[in-house]
Amino acid sequence: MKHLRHLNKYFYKYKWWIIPGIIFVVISNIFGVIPAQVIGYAFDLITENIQIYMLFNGFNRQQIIYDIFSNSLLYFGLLVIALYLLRGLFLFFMRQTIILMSRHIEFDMKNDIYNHYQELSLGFYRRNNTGDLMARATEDVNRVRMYVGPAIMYTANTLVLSVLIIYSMFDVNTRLAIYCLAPLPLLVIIIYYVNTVIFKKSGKIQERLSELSSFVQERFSGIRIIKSYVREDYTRTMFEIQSNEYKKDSMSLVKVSALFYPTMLLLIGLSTILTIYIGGIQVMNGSITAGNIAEFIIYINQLTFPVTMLGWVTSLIQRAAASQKRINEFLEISSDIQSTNETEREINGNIVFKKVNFTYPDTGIQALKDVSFEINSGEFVAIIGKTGSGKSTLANLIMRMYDVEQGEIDIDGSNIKGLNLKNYRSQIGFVPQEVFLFSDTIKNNIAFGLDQTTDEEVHLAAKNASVYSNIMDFEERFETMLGERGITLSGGQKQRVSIARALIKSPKILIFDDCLSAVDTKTEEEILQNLGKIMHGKTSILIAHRISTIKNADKILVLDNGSIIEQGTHNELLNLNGTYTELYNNQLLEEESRSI
Ligand SMILES: Nc1ncnc2c1ncn2[C@@H]1O[C@H](COP(=O)(O)OP(=O)(O)OP(=O)(O)O)[C@@H](O)[C@H]1O
Repeated sequence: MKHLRHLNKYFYKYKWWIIPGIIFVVISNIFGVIPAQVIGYAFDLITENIQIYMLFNGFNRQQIIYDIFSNSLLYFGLLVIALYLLRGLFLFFMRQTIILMSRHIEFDMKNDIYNHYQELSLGFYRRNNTGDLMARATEDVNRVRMYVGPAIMYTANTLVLSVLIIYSMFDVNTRLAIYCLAPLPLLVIIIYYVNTVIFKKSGKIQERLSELSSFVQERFSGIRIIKSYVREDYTRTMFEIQSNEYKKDSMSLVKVSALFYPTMLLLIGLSTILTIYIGGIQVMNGSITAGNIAEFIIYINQLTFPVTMLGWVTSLIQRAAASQKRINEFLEISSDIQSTNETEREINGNIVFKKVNFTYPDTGIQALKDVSFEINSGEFVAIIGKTGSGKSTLANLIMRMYDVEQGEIDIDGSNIKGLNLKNYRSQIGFVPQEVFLFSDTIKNNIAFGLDQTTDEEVHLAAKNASVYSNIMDFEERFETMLGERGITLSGGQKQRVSIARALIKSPKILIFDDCLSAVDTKTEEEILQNLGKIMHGKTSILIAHRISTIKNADKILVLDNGSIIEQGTHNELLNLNGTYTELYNNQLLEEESRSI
């Protein structure tokens, strides 16, 4: 329950919704209890008037008595209708305040969680899977909403109604009230017990359902593999097994729920029988009237609903507490990367690594060892090395996706940790190794990094990334939708759209992480030429595997197993006759053998 304390700030924010809401609960219940008294009164009136009517049998006055009697009955009928209408009106106000407040809180919570997620570092996203992140921001928030809305509303309703009814019952007759209420504690215990069972079973069903949907989602994403390996039958059997588990759990829940209502009706029936029996005796004794019995029967029936709700509300609160605990776990995590400086400034693009060591915290893999180098502003620097040698890690550290473990990275002479991170990153253009495009138009994908762009800027970026003519070949050109709802670009086209997205920013530092691998050599040359023009005077870092791509670089860093083993220009490195030369010769040999 302590986890739900986190919600107090929202209750405070929406206090002018919840306070009137509770007042409406009280008023609506008052209008709900009064009709029972009116009906009881009307009942007594009927019995008395029938007797009087009989007394005047054969007299002219009998008709007058009949008229008075029927008019007063009509009056009571109208009064009951008016009272119920008023109750309805206040119930409407109650829902309009409390349930509406819960929707506002849900909205605020989703925004808070989303904003917090965005602040967290890449390390956090490595440790937690996307499904879990999504579940906490949607399903868990929804469960908490059920607490801040319906659970609170029904708890208030149950409390107020029970107090009013029990008070009214004792006010009429203590003995009858005790007999009438006697089966209720048993009812509460049974409902509580059954609800706990239902709660556990539905939790299990929920888990099964999410397993089933992850299974289906994954299999349909990988449908190409399933078809090419002809594993359709096997996959169907797997699906059937999981589906069957879900069915079994659902059926066991149905059994429990099926028992629930008959038991409840049995106990309510018992209360009614006791009321009529004990009440009948009391009427004969003359201590109560027949109208009181009618009043009591209405009270019992009115209590049924709130008592049933009691169990449901308890399980809602339990669920909400569990969900809020999960939400809090993530909200309490603060980003490993902190940026306290608010000053914005333009960078020149001078990058210095001083004895940088870096180990990925989640895997413990040491990706960089004692790395030192300097990139002057405006330089075109290439990084080459075997797979897993630490090239992408280096790019990640330049963007401060992670903080170094030992050593220091300086940008324009000051430690990267002291920079305003958002302002710094906004001046970097990054093209990742694994291209990611949003399910949106090509235009919006290219313009992604900027708040405002013109069509000319988008077209120019596409031209510089050598993807313009491809885009113009599509029927809807730059308005072409990508992703699940649109067309699928080829690997090379995707890479170039991703390059255009970085170029449109006119970044001060441009980082290409092996993003020319799916482009043919001619297009690659074209892109590099454009890059030379755009990035003139700005820093460019190019991670590549092909020496042909990088031989014109001002500086080449050769990485091996997390360390820089050679650095210099193409010619300087060839003169060293080391790893770079070996790589160069191998690639020359490969090209020659391909051309034969
Ligand atoms: N996010 C990560 N979390 C944990 N370990 C990682 C992560 N990214 C990379 N590694 C590990 O760090 C090492 C260096 O990886 P990195 O991606 O920097 O290599 P790379 O030179 O870019 O390789 P490639 O050329 O194949 O892209 C590898 O051993 C890799 O397994």
